[in-house]
Amino acid sequence: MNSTYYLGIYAVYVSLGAILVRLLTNRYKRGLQDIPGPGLARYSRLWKLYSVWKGNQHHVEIDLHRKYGSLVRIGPNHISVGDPSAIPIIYGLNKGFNKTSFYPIQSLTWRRQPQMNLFSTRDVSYHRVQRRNIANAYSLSSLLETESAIDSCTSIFMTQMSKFADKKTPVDLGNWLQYYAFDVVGEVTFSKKLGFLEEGRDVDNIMESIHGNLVYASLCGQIPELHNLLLGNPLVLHLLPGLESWNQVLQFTLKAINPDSPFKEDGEIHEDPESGKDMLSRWMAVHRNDPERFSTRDAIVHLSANVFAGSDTTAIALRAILYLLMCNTATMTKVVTEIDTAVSENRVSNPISYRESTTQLPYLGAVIKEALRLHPSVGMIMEREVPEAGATICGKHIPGGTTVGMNAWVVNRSENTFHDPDEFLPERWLESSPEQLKSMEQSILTFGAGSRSCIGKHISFLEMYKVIPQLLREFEIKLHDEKEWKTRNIWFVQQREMICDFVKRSELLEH
Ligand code: HEM
Repeated sequence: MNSTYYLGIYAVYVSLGAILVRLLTNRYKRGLQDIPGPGLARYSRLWKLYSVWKGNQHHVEIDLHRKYGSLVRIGPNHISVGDPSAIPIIYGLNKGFNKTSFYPIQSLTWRRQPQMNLFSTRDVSYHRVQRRNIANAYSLSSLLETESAIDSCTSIFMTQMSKFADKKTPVDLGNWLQYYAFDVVGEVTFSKKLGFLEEGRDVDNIMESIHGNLVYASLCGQIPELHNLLLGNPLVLHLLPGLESWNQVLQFTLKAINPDSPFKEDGEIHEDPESGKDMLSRWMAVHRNDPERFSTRDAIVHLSANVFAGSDTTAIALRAILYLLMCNTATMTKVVTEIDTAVSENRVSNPISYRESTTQLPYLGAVIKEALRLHPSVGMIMEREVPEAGATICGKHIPGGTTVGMNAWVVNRSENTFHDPDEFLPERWLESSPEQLKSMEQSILTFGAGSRSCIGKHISFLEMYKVIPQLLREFEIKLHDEKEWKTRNIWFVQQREMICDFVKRSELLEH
């Protein structure tokens, strides 16, 4: 036996020893050791990585909280919090709980540098300034100025669905709802239809690219340090440029801004878009006012965030509303009757306006709220880092540096707040007492909470309140062969195979 052999054996023992020490340090981490959870999760992040990989993390976390209570240890340094009363502690303004390194990996690169957007940045002051710069464009009053453009998307959508009804062929409604969401984002962002509804397809395969981004984010986000070895590594991207799917979002955005070459050498946009109501025009106006405070790079980054964050999330919500209605025929009948009555009493126009829908169709409003409660688009904990001094959450002191977070799927189904939490009961939003209602409203995490809550939610509400009544007014929609959809949690809980049969209601009335 030579000395190399003994050295090898020694190295193996030392490595095994180091791993063992690491596992035990994880297991008995001070302040977290007595928080219950799955046994393996205390030792290594691999438990969570595997659990996320299975694509069902939202239901896993619901079950864990029902078994263990408000606090569940889902990783050596990760605590999932299930009690809605903790929302203001973790997500409240100026509480010092910053986003974790799960987020920055969801950034595009420009000129080989990662570019943080509103969603991905961990820099609190950059976030504050940028949010202030762009928030006005997302306000309901600004968005309502684009309502006729949204109507034009709805009109193409109805025409396309009529074709399926005429041919009596089943349609993958889930895909079409995403085409709709994409074209609406195109209208409010760039005053452009992106061609999804006209062509009935995934333009430039951008939906597929975003899907790839989400799979990457959900898995790599469990061990974010790996990002520097994977898509965060310029060498990997140089060798395998096809992997750079975040940049397909950037390319898609640049093409939407200007199909030719949008940029000059210095990064300025060639021609200022005509002053309009879309976000591109509004933000270029902000840039002109103060180029130092808001660069064209900033504008591009935020426009790209719309492309990334705006279509999938809304499509998931639209699918949830329609699917839950199709599975609950009594509720469907009630909502269709409400729409028909409003139409026959001339209380709504054609196409229906947002104001009419939100004021004249209260039952529809309850249906939307309930669907968003039961099937929130985001399906993992929204991670935050506990500030250095630590914090008391659900009566327990959690040390600084711990990753905590809440999953909307868990919180929205809290048994203390919602009776029959797994049931689709829109009536709860109409029949509860004012106190119950207030408590329910405060326990919904579908759009996040606090300073990092969803800035784009009014875009989605405009779509929901306009396209759903329009569809139900014109068509009877049923699940083809009563087949269930398939869902997969890849950070967003996407649904697939929502195949439906469409019949024109005007034809049903004739028979
Ligand atoms: C039903 C539709 C939507 C849902 C359920 C949704 C959900 C969310 C949630 C939960 C967050 C917070 C994430 C976190 O804290 O980790 C968020 C943030 C964000 N959302 Fe949405 N979203 C929707 C639609 C949109 C749309 C249409 C846009 C833009 C076109 C958008 C843009 C953003 C941005 C930019 C942020 C980051 C805000 C910040 O950190 O200041 N979202 N969204």
